[in-house]
Amino acid sequence: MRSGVSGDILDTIVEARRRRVAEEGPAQGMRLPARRDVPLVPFAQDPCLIAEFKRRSPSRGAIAEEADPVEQVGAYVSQGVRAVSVLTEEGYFGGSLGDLVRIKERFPRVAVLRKDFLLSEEDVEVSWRAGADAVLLIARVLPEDVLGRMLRRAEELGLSALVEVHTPEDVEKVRRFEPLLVGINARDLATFRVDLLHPVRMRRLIDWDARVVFESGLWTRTHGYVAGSGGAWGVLVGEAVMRERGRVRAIMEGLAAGKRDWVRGRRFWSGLAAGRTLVKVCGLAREEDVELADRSGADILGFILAPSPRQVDRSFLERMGPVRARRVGVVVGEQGGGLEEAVRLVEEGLLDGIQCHGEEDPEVLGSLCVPWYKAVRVKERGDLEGVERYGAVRVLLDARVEGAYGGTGMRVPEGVVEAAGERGPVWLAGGLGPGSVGEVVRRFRPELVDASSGLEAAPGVKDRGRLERFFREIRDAEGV
Ligand SMILES: O=C(O)c1ccccc1N[C@@H]1O[C@H](COP(=O)(O)O)[C@@H](O)[C@H]1O
Repeated sequence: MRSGVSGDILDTIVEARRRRVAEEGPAQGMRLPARRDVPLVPFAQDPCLIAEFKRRSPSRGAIAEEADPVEQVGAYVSQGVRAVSVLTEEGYFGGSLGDLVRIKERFPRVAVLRKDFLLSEEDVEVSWRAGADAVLLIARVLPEDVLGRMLRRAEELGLSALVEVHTPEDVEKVRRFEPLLVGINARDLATFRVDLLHPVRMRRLIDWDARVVFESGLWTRTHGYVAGSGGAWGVLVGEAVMRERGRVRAIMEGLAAGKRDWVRGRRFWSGLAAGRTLVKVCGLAREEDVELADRSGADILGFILAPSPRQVDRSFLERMGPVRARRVGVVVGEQGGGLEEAVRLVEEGLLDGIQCHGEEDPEVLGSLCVPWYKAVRVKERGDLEGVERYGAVRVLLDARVEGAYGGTGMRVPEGVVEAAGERGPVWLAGGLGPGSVGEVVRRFRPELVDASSGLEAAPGVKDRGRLERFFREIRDAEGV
């Protein structure tokens, strides 16, 4: 996790804005009325999908350079959107305060957030005069005292403030103000990499009564679900809805389904600890092995629902006693009831999530409101191409062996693990066990390791000694 380092795009943008304000004043050349003449609308009401208007961004380049703000927001509103975010920064996002003024004039009852790199109380006042109902205050770019004054000024004017954080240091900075609205950005502005689990993990640090909005990188119904079940009150969606307006509804539905699961305590992603190697023990087919793996400290227990010497069915899951770890069903295509049956098992509470190990349709996966991740079989670096099309929160690497789907005991080539590590956190399966896992943890620092056949005395039968050595090696390697 980046720790407040300077020198990334955020610093560059802020510097540019500082210069601009110095030259043109906080209204940046716009002639605004001294007082606003549009009503103040409460921001971030339920259903809280904040749809953004932006023409381009430093991370994504041109998105919709010619888009008309009124027409675009009209499309959002017709799908039930009650709050919009308007990028008013000019140089890097192609926005203007004029866009905000036009949107607010045409849609006075829609709550409008001014998204910009605001730096002072004057910026807050200008936003209010332009018709904004809320302002974005980015914790990282504001010294604590300035942030405090801007929050106070916003409150005096009746504006909402969405205080954006990305790091634990940001949270520490804003904690004493206990802002009611907190945005957590999934995008690391140093690398532009988006990790949807980042806000889920950061959410736990917000220990005051706040409405938390997950920002960046949401495209699908599943992503809405991940946010909602990870403790988001709302989501802020930009590129996805600028490019495909019709996505609004799906993301909103996912968010609502996720929020229901959050309330019910079904929090697959949020409980997965960061900072130590997560462990999945897979191919569990005997009740005593389930108990052993759970007691040994596995984070995820895997159950093969597809044809395999380790295959189990619904009745096995029904018989199983309560466990501490998450229970994941491994599916391959339609065999053993396939994805549909696995979704039912999750909905019925017999499983907590799904490992998709076959050739699933990305559209179908992206429409699911249950926890899932994608397993991909890889032999060479090229096999990683196109993995993004799944929009998976996590991708599990397994060895590609012709004619087999998994449980092969074969290792993923090191070069492929390295290449995957350059793209994001690595979940690694394939031929792991005692004797290999320690070295893998030391060398690649995967976020999760997964083993099945390497822990067996015979197919479908786990070996206590191997399991114990497996866990010991992982913990020893982490200490190094
Ligand atoms: O284990 C199986 O029989 C299996 C069948 C179909 C799909 C996946 C399967 N197992 C998965 O394969 C990986 C790696 O296993 P191994 O450690 O190499 O034996 C693991 O994720 C299992 O879930």
